[in-house]
Amino acid sequence: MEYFLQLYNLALSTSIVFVLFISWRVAFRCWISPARAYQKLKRNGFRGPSPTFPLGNLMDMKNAIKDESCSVNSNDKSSNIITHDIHSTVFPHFARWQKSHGKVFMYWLGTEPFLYIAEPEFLKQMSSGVMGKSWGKPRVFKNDREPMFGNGLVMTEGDEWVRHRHLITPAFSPANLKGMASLMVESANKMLEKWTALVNSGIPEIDIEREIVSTAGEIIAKTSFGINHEDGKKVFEKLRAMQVALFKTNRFVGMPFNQFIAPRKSMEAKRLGKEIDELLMSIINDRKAGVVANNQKDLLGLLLEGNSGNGRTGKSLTTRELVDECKTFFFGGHETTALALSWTLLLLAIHPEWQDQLRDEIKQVVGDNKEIDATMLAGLKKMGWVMNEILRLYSPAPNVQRQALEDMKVYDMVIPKGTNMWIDVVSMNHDPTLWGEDVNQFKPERFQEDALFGGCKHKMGFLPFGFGGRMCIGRNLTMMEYKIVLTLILSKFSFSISPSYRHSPSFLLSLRPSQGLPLLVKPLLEGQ
Ligand code: HEM
Repeated sequence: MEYFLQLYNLALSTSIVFVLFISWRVAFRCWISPARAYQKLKRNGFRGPSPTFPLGNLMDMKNAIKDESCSVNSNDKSSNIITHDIHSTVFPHFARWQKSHGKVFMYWLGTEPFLYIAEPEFLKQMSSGVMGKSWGKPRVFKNDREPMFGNGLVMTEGDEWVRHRHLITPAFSPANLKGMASLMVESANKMLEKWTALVNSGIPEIDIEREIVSTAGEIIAKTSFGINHEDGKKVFEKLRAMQVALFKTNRFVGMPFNQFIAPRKSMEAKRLGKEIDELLMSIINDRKAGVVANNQKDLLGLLLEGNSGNGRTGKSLTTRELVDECKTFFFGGHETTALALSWTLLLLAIHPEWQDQLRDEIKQVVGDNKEIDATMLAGLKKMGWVMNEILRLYSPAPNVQRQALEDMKVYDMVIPKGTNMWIDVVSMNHDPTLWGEDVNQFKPERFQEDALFGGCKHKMGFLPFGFGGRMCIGRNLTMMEYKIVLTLILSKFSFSISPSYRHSPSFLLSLRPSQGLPLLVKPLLEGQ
């Protein structure tokens, strides 16, 4: 009896110690540590909306978004005015906070401090002299993004990032990308045949965003790892399913222990991630072993070629790393490009005069050629202005994120190591002090004289592809795909806006038309 009593007491005291330990950990993680960091940032001169831990400013953000969507919905019933002045719709919380705290301030995503920046000069001061390898990516997003990107280029940091970037960069050279044009033409033509069939069967209204996202997904899968092989097709389908699963789990980022909030979806994403990894592994191993010839000019083929002959860094990517890069290209590359194209078609539907101008340019530069080569793409100048103007007004990547891997000094303030940064691209792209009073008008010609910055008063004010050493590696691929797909579309169809279109740009990882993008599509007559 005595023995059992002792055992009971021991179990009880162990449980009490365990509960106390867990409570301490929770209290430390949710309140003590963030409160200390908050005080430190305050001492360093950073101000912003007051947080309450453990949620930080999440509730304020949620409420601002809710208020905004209510006001959009009530306006929606009476009218559907399309305004390009979208900052307060896309980031209502930041627009509100800017009014009281300016263009640089601190806010809290749960227990994680974020430095908000919409001021190009501050960004310039902050980043001057900082090497690509000294920037991290916010750790708080890593858990959610791991199934998508693994340890691919988007996620790596420090010397590992340098190694990956060196090994991958050559695959994206214009000379290597040339071979991918035919893959893009093939997928775009398949989409256009479907549109022709739809229009011929009496359905002139097409959800452009859905169509283009699907085509761009096919293009990026073909250009990344090939989908002619059965396993490639399966990877493509599973990657898309994973995207849906992840999309539903991404809402509680920053809140401690958020991984336990939507466990079913997280588990599903993890399961799909494992299956995708296995399929990609087998594709890579088959190519390495020569079971399937590695003569495909896709990015994986180019990376494998680079791996065998590379002497530049003395290192190569492992099979595991190649798997992660294939996933990274897929997730980093298809929605962004698809959204740039989708927003373009909306703006061209509103501005038929620009449809005509681009068609004239296509006739002059491409003519009746079936193949579109690099020289023709470079000759499509006006199309380049239109692309830049879309990336400005509706940037598919509406923010750039970073994390300070070491203390950083800006003016007389120190940004402590570990601080996350949220650079608000939408705000800078719609700032009249940078672009002038016509900032919210669609004017592609602003890029005529200044093809890179469109006359923006500050060179860090236009960052559609990010900045510094970590700038988007896929931008040449995107430009090529954008021009090829748009050329083919404009050569076959004209567009006008559908009465059912509701203008609702929203931040859903990228900047999307949250209620779809229905347009009325009309085949061009011979000679048009
Ligand atoms: C309109 C299309 C695109 C936009 C707007 C875009 C935008 C961006 C932005 C803003 C960044 C972050 C840069 C930074 O932190 O400074 C980035 C990085 C990256 N993008 Fe893109 N991107 C596009 C297309 C693509 C494509 C087609 C691919 C690949 C096939 C791609 C792959 C990547 C990768 C791997 C990174 C990480 C680079 C690094 O950290 O070194 N992107 N992109």
